[in-house]
Amino acid sequence: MNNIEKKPTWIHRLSNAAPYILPYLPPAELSAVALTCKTLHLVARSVTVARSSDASRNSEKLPIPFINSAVDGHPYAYFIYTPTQIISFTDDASRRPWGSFSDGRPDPGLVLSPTVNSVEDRCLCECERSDVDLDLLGCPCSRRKVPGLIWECGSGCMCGPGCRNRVSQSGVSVRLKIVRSVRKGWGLHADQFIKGGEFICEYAGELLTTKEARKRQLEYDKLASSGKRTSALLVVREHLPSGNACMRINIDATRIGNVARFINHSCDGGNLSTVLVRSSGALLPRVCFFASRDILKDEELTFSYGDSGSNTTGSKCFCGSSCCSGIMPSEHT
Ligand SMILES: C[S@@+](CC[C@H](N)C(=O)[O-])C[C@H]1O[C@@H](n2cnc3c(N)ncnc32)[C@H](O)[C@@H]1O
Repeated sequence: MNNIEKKPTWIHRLSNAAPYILPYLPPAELSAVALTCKTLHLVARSVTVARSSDASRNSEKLPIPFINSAVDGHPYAYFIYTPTQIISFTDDASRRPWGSFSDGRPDPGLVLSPTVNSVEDRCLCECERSDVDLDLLGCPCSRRKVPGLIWECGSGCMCGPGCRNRVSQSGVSVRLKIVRSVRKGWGLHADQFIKGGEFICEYAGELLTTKEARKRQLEYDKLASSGKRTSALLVVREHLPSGNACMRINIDATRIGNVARFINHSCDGGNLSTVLVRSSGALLPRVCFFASRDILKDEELTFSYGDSGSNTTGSKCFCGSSCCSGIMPSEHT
């Protein structure tokens, strides 16, 4: 073999580097690159297959595929997956890989680290025992009954991850799929029968300051009015025990989020209930979805985005419920 044959050609170098570079590209750039040569076409196709076969990119226990791209040829929706809420990124998140073997998860240092309670505060329950009712075990966390709020054990407790009072901390455990429809775009659907009361998923995304949330909402409204992009900015208010104070939580799942960003609105309240979950040792509550009734396989999962009375954007609602107001609610950020 002579020297020239031993040296890798530019084609070899390109095919070696492409699997590492192409997952960083957003869809439009990926398709442009795919048109340049056969090698890049093959790599781009495998990135697209990875993206569309599991929106969570192995972050959840079960894959969550995109279905029915036949509606408009979009095989997936592009965003960075985070299984739990994170502090907002300041760098350009659109340049993080998506659909590669490198998982592209946020820097763990940015995930909210729970504060650890003092030893006296720690829950000493035996919640890991499956033979006894949680209330009988005397779990102080599960007995903390606050309307509209669930209290789970957490890092401030002595019990371990097998504890039964950590229902919303195990990630998505039911089979779900993301289905494209003509009028509402992507929507989250059940891919199995789900019993009423079962935990579905957290609403995960970037935790924003109110100032940043207002700024982004203006941007999103502008994009939505030109039909360019849908957004997933959720504002939740927690009434504090004092009764005269309210804490506001802004979660933006538009660019970085989890499957909850695909849940569409229904004027009749849908089949999901939104619950704030606090866990012992964690600084902030998390917003979680539970099935508000039994849900059949293939049914779409929906909840109410709020009251549409004060909407000024005028976007049409296609929830199809008998009490549909015809107009989508708009959050006043
Ligand atoms: C959180 S996203 C839900 C996922 C979205 N359908 C998508 O394709 O990414 C919210 C957006 O979905 C659309 N949407 C949600 N519910 C809808 C409904 N009932 N009727 C029409 N559009 C809806 C609106 O464009 C809204 O801004």
